[in-house]
Amino acid sequence: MGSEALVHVLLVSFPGQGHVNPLLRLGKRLASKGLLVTFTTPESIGKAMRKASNIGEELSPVGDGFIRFEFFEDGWDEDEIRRQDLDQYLPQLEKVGKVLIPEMIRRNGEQGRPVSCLINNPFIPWVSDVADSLGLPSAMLWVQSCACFTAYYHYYHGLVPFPSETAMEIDVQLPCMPLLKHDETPSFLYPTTPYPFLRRAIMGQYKNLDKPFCILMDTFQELEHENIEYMSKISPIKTVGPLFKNPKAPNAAVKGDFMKADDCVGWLDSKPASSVVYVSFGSVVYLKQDQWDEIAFGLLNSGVNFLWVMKPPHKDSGYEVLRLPEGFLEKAGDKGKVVQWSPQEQVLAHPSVACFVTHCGWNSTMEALTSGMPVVAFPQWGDQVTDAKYLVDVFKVGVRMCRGEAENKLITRDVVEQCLREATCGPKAEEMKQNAMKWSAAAEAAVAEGGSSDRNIQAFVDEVKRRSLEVLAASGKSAANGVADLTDKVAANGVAELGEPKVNGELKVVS
Ligand SMILES: O=c1ccn([C@@H]2O[C@H](COP(=O)(O)OP(=O)(O)O)[C@@H](O)[C@H]2O)c(=O)[nH]1
Ligand SMILES: O=C(O)c1ccc(O[C@@H]2O[C@H](CO)[C@@H](O)[C@H](O)[C@H]2O)cc1
Repeated sequence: MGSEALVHVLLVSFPGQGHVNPLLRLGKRLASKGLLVTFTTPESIGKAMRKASNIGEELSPVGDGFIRFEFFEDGWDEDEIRRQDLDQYLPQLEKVGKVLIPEMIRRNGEQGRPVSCLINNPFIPWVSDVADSLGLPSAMLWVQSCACFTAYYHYYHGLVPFPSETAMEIDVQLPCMPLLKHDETPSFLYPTTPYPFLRRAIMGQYKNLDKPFCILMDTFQELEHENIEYMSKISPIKTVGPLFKNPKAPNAAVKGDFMKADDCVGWLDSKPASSVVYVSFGSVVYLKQDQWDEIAFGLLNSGVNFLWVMKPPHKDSGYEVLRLPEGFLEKAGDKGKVVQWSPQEQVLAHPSVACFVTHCGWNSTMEALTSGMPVVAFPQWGDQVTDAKYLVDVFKVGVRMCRGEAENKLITRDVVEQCLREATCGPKAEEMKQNAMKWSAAAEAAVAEGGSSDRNIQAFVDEVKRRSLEVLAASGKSAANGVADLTDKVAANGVAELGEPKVNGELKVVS
């Protein structure tokens, strides 16, 4: 086991599942390279995470480093419905976060864990301001594709025309990208988007884009090559994906699920190879009842086995609680399983699964590509419509079932059935599977030792370590002072055994 400096980074996450997952995965990757990582997000989500997985108070060893959790109160009562309204919740998070995150950093310093760098994900750009005010470096993890990053960047700076009130249906040409039809550009940018608060949340990140010294991205060089090359000249981008593949230190026990996953792996085990269609629309998309019914009948009529995620909406979200058609489960019998939340990583890696009907959130997109899983694209809004375009026309691993919520079109059971057939049998299905397997191999290579993402992570870790010495020097402490306390505490509670600190402040980790 080598010796590493236990440099401490604080990861601050927006409390959404699609944001927590990639940031936590980044945390595990950084820890595996020998950093001490603290992950924080509001306590309302901390509570859900603790209930769903084994997250405790202690340090968890990950590769050569450690990860730990600390949550902060967002200042609202447990059942405050304003959390469902980002226009109200984001300013509240900023108000309390600007006080509580510096306090957390101070406390950690007093406890022998001086923080050397802050990393946030989108929607909470004020984290860079906190870092600035404390003289700490900050980085941002972009949790969508480089293509979407490019689109938002060009929109923010007014560099190319986007659909507007006077020209709603124009195509958009962005550098190093295929021509996007109006409804293939991230839909928060449409003048008619019902989610202007999400546009504001994303644009807020662009307003602060010059503050982080590095923009980490959950994508990989080989996947969006030209685009990444182009944007790297404009922004300090480092691709580090796919983050959910961590070859060196998976530590599956450290998970960020907000809901305990239902057991469905035994059921998948009982099914023949490549016979199951997995259907999930992520954590925030909710379809309407009539669309749900059409999908249900399409699944039944196609005769495929299926695993379908039907997550209950938050009680204050305003979404209707969906029902399955009368007699649906009886008709499906053992061919179908409906769950509230799935262990998606395991499902996508399962040999019984043939394809993934997905809303094309970026995490689901990366997880599918990396698992060699063909998709049926059912995007609704935001980056999903752009991801669907890429999955189908660029990566060539998908058939399109829908163009997005803005089209306001009911996708009938016949279309559902036809798409499922196309994606599961015949030459198109074979071709998509082959392409998906190629992306999977490229993804594996990117995160393997010496691969493009691995090199970028290593370079980032080296830079954080270098900057940490500057930070400590500026605060008049030596690195050894900073970590000595931690050594005692960890050894005392027996979570991990650490050796004596060396004079240069490095710790030998014995695991
Ligand atoms: O039943 C489910 C559905 C989703 N996910 C995970 O939730 C995340 C969803 O992120 P994504 O970007 O795909 O969509 P969002 O939920 O943000 O719209 C992904 O990591 C999925 O693996 C899961 O574990 N189980
Ligand atoms: O909790 C919310 O209000 C919330 C969570 C997640 C949202 O966007 C999702 O984020 C993913 C990563 O940016 C993205 O790929 C996915 O398509 C989105 O659904 C929005 C709001």
